[in-house]
Amino acid sequence: MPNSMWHQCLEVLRDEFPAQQFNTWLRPLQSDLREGQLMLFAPNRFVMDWVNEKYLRRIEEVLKDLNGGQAPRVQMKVGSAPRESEPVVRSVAEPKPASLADEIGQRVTEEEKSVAATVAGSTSAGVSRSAQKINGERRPVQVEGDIKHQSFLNETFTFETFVEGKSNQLARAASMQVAENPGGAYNPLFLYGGVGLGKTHLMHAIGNEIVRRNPKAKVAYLRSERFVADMVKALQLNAINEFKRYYRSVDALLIDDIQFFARKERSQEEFFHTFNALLEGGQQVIVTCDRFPKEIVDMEERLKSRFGWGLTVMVEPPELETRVAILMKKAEQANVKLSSEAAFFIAQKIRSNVRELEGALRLVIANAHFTGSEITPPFIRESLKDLLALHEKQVSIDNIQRTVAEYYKIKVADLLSKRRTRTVTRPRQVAMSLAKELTNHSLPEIGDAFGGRDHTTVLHACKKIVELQETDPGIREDYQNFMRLLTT
Ligand SMILES: Nc1ncnc2c1ncn2[C@@H]1O[C@H](COP(=O)(O)OP(=O)(O)OP(=O)(O)O)[C@@H](O)[C@H]1O
Repeated sequence: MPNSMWHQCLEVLRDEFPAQQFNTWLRPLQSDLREGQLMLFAPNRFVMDWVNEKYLRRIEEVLKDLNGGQAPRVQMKVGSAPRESEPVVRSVAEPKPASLADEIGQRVTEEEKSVAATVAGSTSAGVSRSAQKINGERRPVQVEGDIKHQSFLNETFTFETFVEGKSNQLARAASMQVAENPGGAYNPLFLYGGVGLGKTHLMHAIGNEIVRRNPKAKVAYLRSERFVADMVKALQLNAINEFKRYYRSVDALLIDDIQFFARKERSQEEFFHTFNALLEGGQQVIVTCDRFPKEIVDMEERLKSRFGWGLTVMVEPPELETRVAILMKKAEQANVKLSSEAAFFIAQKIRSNVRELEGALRLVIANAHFTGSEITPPFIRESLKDLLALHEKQVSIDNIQRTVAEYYKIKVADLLSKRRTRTVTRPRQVAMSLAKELTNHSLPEIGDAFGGRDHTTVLHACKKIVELQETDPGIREDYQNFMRLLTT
């Protein structure tokens, strides 16, 4: 049985199980084939027990099919597969000594220097976004020497203020477990999903809960840009050891939006060592990202594979009922009476993400406050008229599918089917890519709209079409035609 059998098996399972289940339980498994026995390695006992109970039978069936009807022996273990080809991971030792000039000059990329300059300054858009995010935050964790570790927890982001729904149930449960038992079974905890869906909220909720249970706990929260900026500054000030000491001394390290580490090689290396040190010390690491670890581009493989050692959970866009519940909760927090009819009306109109939902509610409340009006559906329509006009102008996935099918003379049903012939796959990829570019839908939503495909398939389609537009004039022309047809 060739070793790639496990990958083929994963491909089959990917189509059978919902993306969240697949990514949480099956994708992190590593395989090792020895003497006809397939050993599956799970990142922790929890995942191993769960897979054993829920998926092992199906895994064995699929492997049997793929192996010409012969059932291989499958065993499970906690750990990671031995990798002959991969260099032995350096332990938590400090990175090899280098002169300061060497460290700054050679290993810190231009990108890192520019992040450092931007975060240190205060005028860029990036900074205003972080400034917005830390609005209302308190509880600085520690200020040490020349390097100010600006680690704040937002007190309002707690489990109590987080509304649970189908879309975030697993992420919330895992976060709760981590808060109750930091450094335990789910280490690291990797939360991922689209913008404004509550990843940061959950991360702070964990931090706040850890501190509530143990007021002496040292919890450091920071956006990844801050880590980059601190590191560059530490190198410039010849204080890298202090930097290392600080980040390795915390009980829980919370790094938000890790995707910004892309191309920041020195930061990745530094984080890798910090990460290992914390994991070995039984300290908790929590990371958020806008995508699944393996899909982060320009990130070292060894770091991506570490992210999968604990538990990786997706936060999905909330469905209608959860959006309504979130609005009711936010209104209650603002001491505003919001009827369920009004909440329902807003939730039906604003579907993209929770941040936008909150923004819409804020606008409605402000208008009601200034005009002294009651919040009714007609009042909401008037208050949100510009925002709604923008949403209505947006192209729908349906529309894209119809236009693409008509253009290529195929059926919409073909686009949604499992057929993989060239005449269907290329138009399907074009349509997915257009849906990503022209609508506000998340990758999982687009995947769902194309016959329940995984979000990674959508991502692959988008990348492929970008690539083809460079190399294939036919596709470039088609794409331009679609943009014209759909947007004018
Ligand atoms: N389930 C929820 N219940 C209550 N509030 C929520 C929920 N989900 C998101 N929010 C609110 O939505 C806003 C945006 O959430 P948050 O900043 O956590 O998103 P994010 O996923 O980290 O986005 P980004 O990737 O852009 O950083 C916050 O004000 C947060 O409180």
